[in-house]
Amino acid sequence: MNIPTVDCFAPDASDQLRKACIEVGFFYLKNHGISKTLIDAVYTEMHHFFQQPLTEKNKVLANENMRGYTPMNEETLDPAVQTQGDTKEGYYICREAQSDELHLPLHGTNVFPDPTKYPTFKATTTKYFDQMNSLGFHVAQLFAKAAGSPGTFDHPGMFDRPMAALRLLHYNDHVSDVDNGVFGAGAHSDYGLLTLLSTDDTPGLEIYHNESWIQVPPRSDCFIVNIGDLGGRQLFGDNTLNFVERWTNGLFKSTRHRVVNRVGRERYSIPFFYEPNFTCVVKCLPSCISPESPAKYPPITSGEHLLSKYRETHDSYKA
Ligand SMILES: O=C(O)CCC(=O)C(=O)O
Ligand SMILES: [Fe+2]
Repeated sequence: MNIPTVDCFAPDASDQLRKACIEVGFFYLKNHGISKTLIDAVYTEMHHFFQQPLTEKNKVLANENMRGYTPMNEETLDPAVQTQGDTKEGYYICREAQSDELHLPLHGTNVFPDPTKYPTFKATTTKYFDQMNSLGFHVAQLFAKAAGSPGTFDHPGMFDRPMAALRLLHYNDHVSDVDNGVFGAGAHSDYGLLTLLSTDDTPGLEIYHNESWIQVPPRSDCFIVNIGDLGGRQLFGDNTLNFVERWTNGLFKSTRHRVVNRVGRERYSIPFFYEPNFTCVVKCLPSCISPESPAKYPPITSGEHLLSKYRETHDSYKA
């Protein structure tokens, strides 16, 4: 099975995206316009930061707004199956909240490592975040068009204050043990609308497609994009608790995926999670409802949904 490729700014990009999201729920995004120089600079910052001793990294531990450092094994993406936390550590950088948003959960200011030790960390990651935020909106617009509702996401209250999170991830060299519940990242579907992922050249990502796990080879010229629960339909056997289908009434797939370390090498990756405003009510797009296919799920606010997911999977997130 080949993972489809979507050409980001091609005239028929939304048709390509529609096909990919109906059939696979994952695609490579090419010609996305983010320079390799900038992406490489983010990896350089990550290498530098994660190499530091734990005492240094713990100085910027993730706060209640999920910004900052999350230690090795802190997250367990598939609690029902895993016998230990994911063999990865991370660093969250999110959109800076405006003053009238500070009362909302998950809204706050970012934390950055000591600028005397990491002089370019903030500028580099912020620049990358800003460019990914614009790209995220473009892909969200393609998504709306692909679902038959062009322009819907342009309305005020939808994506003008997006829940957007950049996550720097470092997997250690611990070889996974699938049969005994040890994973780089346990199987999960993403929580929000879409994820734009950059990875280094170490393989590890696998997606659940047609009842088997398929490897997604790294491609340095592309982001790997997938649709989350808010955008699609979660497809995995009996895991009905997590079955959330919202905007497309089940048309698009929210595909389960995991990271399995089969090569015993460290791995770095950078997912960018792009979700609607915290207060945005996510309900089925009119174009995805018909008398024969009425809306299957009640509306939910984007924020409520995200909070419930963080509580399930992060030791440090109990708010
Ligand atoms: O590191 C990867 O390749 C995937 C990470 C992932 O799925 C996630 O953070 O949601
Ligand atoms: Fe994921």
